[in-house]
Amino acid sequence: MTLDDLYATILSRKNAAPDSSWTAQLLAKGPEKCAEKFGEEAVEAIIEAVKGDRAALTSEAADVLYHLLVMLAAREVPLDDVLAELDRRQSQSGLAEKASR
Ligand SMILES: N=c1c2ncn([C@@H]3O[C@H](COP(=O)(O)OP(=O)(O)OP(=O)(O)O)[C@@H](O)[C@H]3O)c2ncn1[C@@H]1O[C@H](COP(=O)(O)O)[C@@H](O)[C@H]1O
Repeated sequence: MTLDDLYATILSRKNAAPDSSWTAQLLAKGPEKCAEKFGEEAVEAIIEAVKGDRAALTSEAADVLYHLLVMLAAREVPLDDVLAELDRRQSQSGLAEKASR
C-alpha cells in the first residue's frame, strides 16, 4: 500500500453514494468535517507520542495519514502537489548545504 494508492481510492469515493463506504460518508459531510476529523486524529497521535506507546502511535499515525489524505481530497489538493512541495524544499535545503560549505 502506498499513499498514492490510498489517495486514489479516497478520490474514487468522492462520487460514491455516502452509504457505500466510510470515506464516501465522511467526504459527503464536507471539507470542514474532514478537517475536524484530521485534527482529532492528530491530537490522538500526539497523546500516544507523549505517552511513548509505540504500538498505539503506529495505529494513530495510520489514522492521521488517512485523514490527511481525506482532507486534501475534500479540498481538491493533489497529493502530488504536496510531494512536489517536499521535493522543492529538499532541493532548497541541498542548495543551502552547498552554500554553507
Ligand atoms: N485507511 C483507512 C482508514 N483509517 C481510518 N479509517 C476510519 O476512520 C474512522 C475514524 O475512527 P473514529 O474512531 O474517529 O470513528 P468514529 O468514532 O466511528 O467516527 P465519529 O463518530 O467520530 O465520526 C473509523 O471508522 C475507521 O474505519 C479508515 N477508513 C478507511 N481507510 C482506507 O480507505 C480506503 C477506502 O475505505 P472505505 O471508505 O471503507 O471504502 C480503504 O483503503 C481503507 O482501508
